[in-house]
Parts: sequence; structure tokens; C-alpha cells
Amino acid sequence: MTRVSFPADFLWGAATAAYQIEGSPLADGAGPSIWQRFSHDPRLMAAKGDTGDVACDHYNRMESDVALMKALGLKAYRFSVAWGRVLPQGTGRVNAAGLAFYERLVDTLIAHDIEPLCTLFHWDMPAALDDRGGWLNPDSAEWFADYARVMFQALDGRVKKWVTLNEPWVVTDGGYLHGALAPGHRNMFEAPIASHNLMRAHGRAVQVYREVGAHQIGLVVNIEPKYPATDSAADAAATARADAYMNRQYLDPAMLGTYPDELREIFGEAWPEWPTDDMALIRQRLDFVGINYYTRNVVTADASWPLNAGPVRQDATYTETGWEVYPQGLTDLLVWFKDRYGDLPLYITENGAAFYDPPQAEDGAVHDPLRVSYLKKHFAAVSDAIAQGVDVRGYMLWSLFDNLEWSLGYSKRFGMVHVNFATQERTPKDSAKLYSQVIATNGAVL
Ligand SMILES: OC[C@@H]1[C@@H](O)[C@H](O)[C@@H](O)c2nc(CNc3ccccc3)cn21
Repeated sequence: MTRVSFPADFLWGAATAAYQIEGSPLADGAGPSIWQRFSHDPRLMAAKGDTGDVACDHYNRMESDVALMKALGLKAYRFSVAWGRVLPQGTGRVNAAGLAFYERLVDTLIAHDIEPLCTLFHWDMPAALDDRGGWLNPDSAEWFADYARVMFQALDGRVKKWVTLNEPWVVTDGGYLHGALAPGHRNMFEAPIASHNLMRAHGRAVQVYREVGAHQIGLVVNIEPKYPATDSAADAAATARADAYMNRQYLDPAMLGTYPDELREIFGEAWPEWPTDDMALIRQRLDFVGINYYTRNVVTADASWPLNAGPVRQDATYTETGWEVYPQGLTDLLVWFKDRYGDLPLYITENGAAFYDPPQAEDGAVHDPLRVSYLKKHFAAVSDAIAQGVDVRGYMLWSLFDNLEWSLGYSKRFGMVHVNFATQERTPKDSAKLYSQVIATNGAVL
């Protein structure tokens, strides 16, 4: 491993998402989201009783939370907007009080010299739009474009890095195919339609931004590099299917204007013939792509698994969410992106891990050695990719706070700052102290 080093202006930050930290989901005229419904439905929510009603109470603690971000030395903060706060019905009337929260957040970040990165959609679609078909309705592209325009006109200039969607793969696979996430559908025919409309919405939002915006916009995708378990042809084919389904299904249309051929084989009769115009809409010039990296997959041909591609467990450390710790996968995927799509600026928009964090020590400290080790290795992996010529511009640690891990509730703690959900006390863990040193020395401390 070469010596760890980063460009002088490397953007070190942390990431969160609205429904996972804000609480007060219906305050000040906000309309409910599909996650408000899903988290309150014990038939759907795996962690029954865990909802986003309070979460980290960030909606009421924003100013002190930004002060904590400053104390940690963050240069940037990636947050998401709850669409339903701004447009309670998803379209039409703007809720000024809801928009005002995000204006206050952005102004407070800027006052603390922290750059805001704003994600327009991090899974919490307004329930009123789900009642109209959600992402299954082709009108969803225009709903999203109208919402994006409201946000761009209110905040562009103060926000200079925009993200349209967070992880269309997870929204589609979790929300429409397997039902583990909101809105909880389980339908192989719905999944490609929702996925395609998400990407059309992405394209429309970028088009609107080119009309009214003056800064930068991108897409965030989760990438899990796939490695064949053996050099057999069957494992190679299974690995290609898995890679097409998770990784190339979104980057190929966004960057190349085409879908991977494997998707027709994977979905069969459930894969529609898409209009060529749609592919041109989806393929918009981007200023950057955000990569969310957590783990890799080792794949073998196995008919008992979807895609006839099953996982092969490795002799490695695994996180509380069952993900292999594999830093090399981050380097590999960054080099792969550059080789396949070209030299577009990249940000690591999420990287982190949930580990069982021991209870607070007598002195109040929260020691999280596994996360410290995980982060050091992944910082080095980013540095290795940069040394190989990949234009990585920044890193947003997932996550700033322990928070609502979607259907898994509050038991999976990803934060570098511990949250006592009974008292809302924030306590920086050892990993936060490490991160502060990494930021202060631009990685030289590693
Ligand atoms: O699971 C940790 C985070 C989550 O809290 C974020 O909101 C979300 O952006 C996020 N995406 C991934 C990527 N992987 C993934 C795979 C299967 C289901 C859900 C996420 C991890 N995470």
C-alpha cells in the first residue's frame, strides 16, 4: 500500500438523511412520507415500534448539531431534504415553514464554514404521491422535476453541490421487488418500471438544473463490486448478472444511455422495451457521481438465489449488517468507474459500518475500535485509487450520528457520534476523534 495522501482541497465531511435523523415528520405543515407510513406499520417494519417520530431530534437541535459538526472539523455535510416538508402533497403548494428549515440549515452550515451537499431524494417519497402510484406513475418524473425546481430556486448558490437521487437500486430492490423497504411492494413487474421512472426523474431534475442552476449536480449510487468465487464460466456469468443488476443498471443509463444486456435475461417478460427518448433523457451531463461503498460480494452460480447468483461467505470481519469488511473493493470500484465511464469527478458520498459499540465507559467515552480500523483502511483505499489516477474529490462518512437504520430501526449504529436516544445526548466516539485528526492533517496522521 502506497503512502496515504490526498489532494490539498479534498472535501472531508459526513452524511445523514432526513427521515433517519430529523424526527418531527409532521411538524409545521409537513406532509407524511411513505416512511412515516411504513415505520408505523408493524406488518412491514422489521424493527417494530422503531419510527422516525423522534430519531435524533435534529429538526429541533439543528443549530447545536451544526456546532458539533464544526467542533469535529467537518469541511462539508451531506444532508437530504424531506420532500414532504417542502411540498406536503408532493406537488403544488409549497409549505414555507418546511422550506425555511432547510434554508436555516444551509445558512447555519455556511456560517460555520461547512459546505452543504444537498440530496433531493433519500427514499422518503410523499405519501400523497405514493397514493397516485409513486414511482410506478410515469408522471413521477415531472413531480420530481417540479420539486427540484423549488429547491434549486430557493437554495442554489448557497448549495453548490446537488444530488438528485440517493441509490435508485435500493429504492427499487428494497421498495418494489423484495418489500423490505418503503413502500413495501413485492412485484417483479413493478421493479423495472419504478427503476426506470426514478432514472427519468433524475434526468428531468438535471435538465431543470441546467435551466436554473449555476453550480454542480450529480447522482449517488451504491456500488458493491462483484468477484467470482471461482474461475468457472458459471461463476463468471453469475457475477456478470449480479454486477449488471446492482452496479451497471444505474450507471450505464446515466453515463452511457443504455441498459446492460443482462437485465433482459434477468427480468425476462418483466423487462419492458424502453423508448429511445427515455434513454436520452436519463443520460444527462453530470458534474460528478457520488459513490456509496460499504462492502463487496463474492458470487457463485446458485439456482437457490435470485439471479441464480449466490453469495460466498469469506474468512473476514463482517459488520452488524452482515457486510464483509473489504477496503480493496473501494479501490477496485473507483478504478473500474474511471475505466468504464471516464474521468468524471467522484465523491465517496457514503462509507462506514455498523458495529456493536460497547456501552459508554466510566469516563463517558465510547470506544469503537472496529470502526476506527474500518475507517483507516477505507481512507487508505481511497488514497490508493487517487494514486492510480482516479479523480476522487471528497469523502462523506456514513454517518455523523447513530440514527434510524430504516427497517432495522435504531439497533444498527453507524454513527461516529453516539446518540443516547432516551436523552438525545450526543457523544463523539473514538472514530470521530480519529476523523477530526484525519481532517485536520488531510490524512497525514494515517
Ligand atoms: O445501511 C447504511 C446506509 C443507510 O443508512 C443510508 O440511508 C443509505 O444511503 C445506505 N445505502 C447503503 C448501501 N447498501 C445497501 C444495501 C442493501 C440495502 C440497503 C443499503 C447503506 N446505507
